[in-house]
Amino acid sequence: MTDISTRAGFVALIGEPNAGKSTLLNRMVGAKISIVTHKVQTTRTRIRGVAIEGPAQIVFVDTPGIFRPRRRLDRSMVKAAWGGASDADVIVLMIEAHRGMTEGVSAIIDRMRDEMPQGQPVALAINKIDRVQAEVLLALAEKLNEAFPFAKTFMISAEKGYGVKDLREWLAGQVPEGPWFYPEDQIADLPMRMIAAEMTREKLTLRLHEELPYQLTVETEKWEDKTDGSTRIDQIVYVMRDGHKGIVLGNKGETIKAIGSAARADISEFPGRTVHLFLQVKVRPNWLDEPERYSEMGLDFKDGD
Ligand SMILES: Nc1nc2c(ncn2[C@@H]2O[C@H](COP(=O)(O)OP(=O)(O)OP(=O)(O)O)[C@@H](O)[C@H]2O)c(=O)[nH]1
Repeated sequence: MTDISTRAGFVALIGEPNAGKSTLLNRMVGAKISIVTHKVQTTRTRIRGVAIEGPAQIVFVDTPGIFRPRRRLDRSMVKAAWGGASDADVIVLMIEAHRGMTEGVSAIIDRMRDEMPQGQPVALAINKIDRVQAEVLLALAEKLNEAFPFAKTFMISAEKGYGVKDLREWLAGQVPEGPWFYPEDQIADLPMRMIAAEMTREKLTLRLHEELPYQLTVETEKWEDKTDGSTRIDQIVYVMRDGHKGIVLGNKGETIKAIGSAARADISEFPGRTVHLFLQVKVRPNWLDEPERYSEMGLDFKDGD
């Protein structure tokens, strides 16, 4: 028994598209769990990874890039992003050093001031400091801190790893005392499952973004390393409506087949084994609005948890 009490909580990373959220997450959790992409607006609110720092378990909620809504669809994504942020115990606003206080950043700050009455601590993470001079950085930090009462400011480079440890340690101290959400052995194989789900989702998005933008989610149900050196992976593609199912399947199942083989090719690079990927499409309405925070994490809570 140890008398150090454990801590656990949710941290929402918010920021404009391309701020570097995925890159930071990859560093924080020590494994490549979400696909860093140059394409914008590919992420949605969900659990991206779990970091352990001393007695603390930090569960990162990644959010879609928060940006000014242009189309109706974008608005629902923004809503989802704020949903994730307001549920979190701690918020980290990530901005790009070389872009500074953009219109988008000001808009996020305005909304944080107006719409987040819970009073969670908000940290400012100025990212990509490798791209600017120190004086520029200090002036920017000052300006942002005048605009919003940040609990703390971090100057980081997610890509190079500068300042990331400090941020993680600070977060560990901010999350509330309490039992861990995930047993340690479940975290170990989490990244691979998540990478695999993310890869399939990416293929789906690439292929179907016009018909079904942001309306699907992928979970890895089963991951079985077989003794013959191959790996069987079962994933479920969740869609929101019955009608969407047909779109994902395609005529005679050819769409899902094409997506499956593209995803399989990417996924097999990771374990370095032959991968057999099985995709199933299911309808799960309203996953965007599900009230329970745990249900859409793509993580399994075993019976009794
Ligand atoms: N120079 C520099 N580039 C960085 C740094 N961190 C991230 N990047 C780059 O910025 C780009 C965007 O990074 P992502 O991590 O995909 O950004 P994101 O915020 O997750 O983007 P969305 O998923 O679109 O919201 C990538 O090309 C990264 O390599 C950094 O510290 N320095």
